[in-house]
Amino acid sequence: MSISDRDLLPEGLEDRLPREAATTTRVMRAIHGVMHAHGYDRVLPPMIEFDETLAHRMAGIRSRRMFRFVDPQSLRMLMMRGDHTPQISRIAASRLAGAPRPLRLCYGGQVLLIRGDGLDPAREKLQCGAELIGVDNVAAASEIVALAIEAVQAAGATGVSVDFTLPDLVDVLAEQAFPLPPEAIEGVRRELDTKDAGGLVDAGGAAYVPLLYAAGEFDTAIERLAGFDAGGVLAGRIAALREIAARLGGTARLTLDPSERHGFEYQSWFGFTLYAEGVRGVLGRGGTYRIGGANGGEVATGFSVFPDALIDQISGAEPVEDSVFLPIGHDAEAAARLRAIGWRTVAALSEDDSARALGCTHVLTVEGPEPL
Ligand SMILES: N[C@@H](Cc1c[nH]c[nH+]1)C(=O)O
Repeated sequence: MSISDRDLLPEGLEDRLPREAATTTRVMRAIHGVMHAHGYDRVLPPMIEFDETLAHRMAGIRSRRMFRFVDPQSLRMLMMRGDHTPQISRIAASRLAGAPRPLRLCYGGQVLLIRGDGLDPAREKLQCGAELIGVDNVAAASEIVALAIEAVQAAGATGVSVDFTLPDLVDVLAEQAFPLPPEAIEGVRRELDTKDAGGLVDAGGAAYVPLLYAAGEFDTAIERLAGFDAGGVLAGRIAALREIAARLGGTARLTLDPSERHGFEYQSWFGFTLYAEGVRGVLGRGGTYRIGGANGGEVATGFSVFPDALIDQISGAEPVEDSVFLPIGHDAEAAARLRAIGWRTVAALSEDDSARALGCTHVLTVEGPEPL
């Protein structure tokens, strides 16, 4: 192997070589197959858009994480996409504003961030997912979580678990049940994120400490959350989470961490994170949100899967496909017939080409493909 300095890639960016690329193709096809089967239509937004079009689409988007530069042609600020969801929202709010609701759209492609996330140094990621536009109720949330589980299982994930959260929990509680001065809200959120009971008390959020213990296995955690919700402000959300969990009917292990906000930039009452056995980090994430717009916007529910870590996990077992070596002077029609029934062929370009060296498993003879 000879890689010189001139061949290096910037930190956090990498190539996918044939075996992993083959797994990638298979995984994306499986995920898109599931979304397509459930009535989601694929859209293909561009890699780059005007900065202001994306950055303000939903409240909470952290545009500083995204690559931005001035377009030498229009002299306007452009942004590379770091997430498809704001782009799908733009499409739904503009070109597909007149399409019937609920609108089901899906997508798949690369996203790019300036810096990796926590322990994950990757700056470019595959992201695919689905958005259900015009609804953010229990029925929508149940459909989206079930779809996300089915999609990652079709892609090869096993031991899937779903962690539910209530992304706007602190805002809701701070409003009346456990009032916080506006300047304390950020500190309470931060201490809940770090799950530090002492810090939470110091930040003025003593009333919020029980939330740290309402996390874990869904059935017990939701009981604890219900016990905590003395004033009843969370009753609707708790009932909704119970109903979503019941509708999933054992397709995945369920947990609850009501104050988890990591990665939830714009989600509203409902959020979830997907994990799978043996897959490093977060496999997917989703929830309900509000698309901003001139006339108050529109609600939506969706999910995104980041299949790279799953691909890393399963590509080692990617089967080597059979392929038939076609010697110089072979019967071209016979080769075409083989391809038509699913064979893969590799044609010799000179007498020097070797079937074995080119990784072929068969060679075409007058009798048909013969194993090597
Ligand atoms: N796009 C979000 C997940 C999501 C999709 N729809 C709603 N939420 C993310 O990547 O974190």
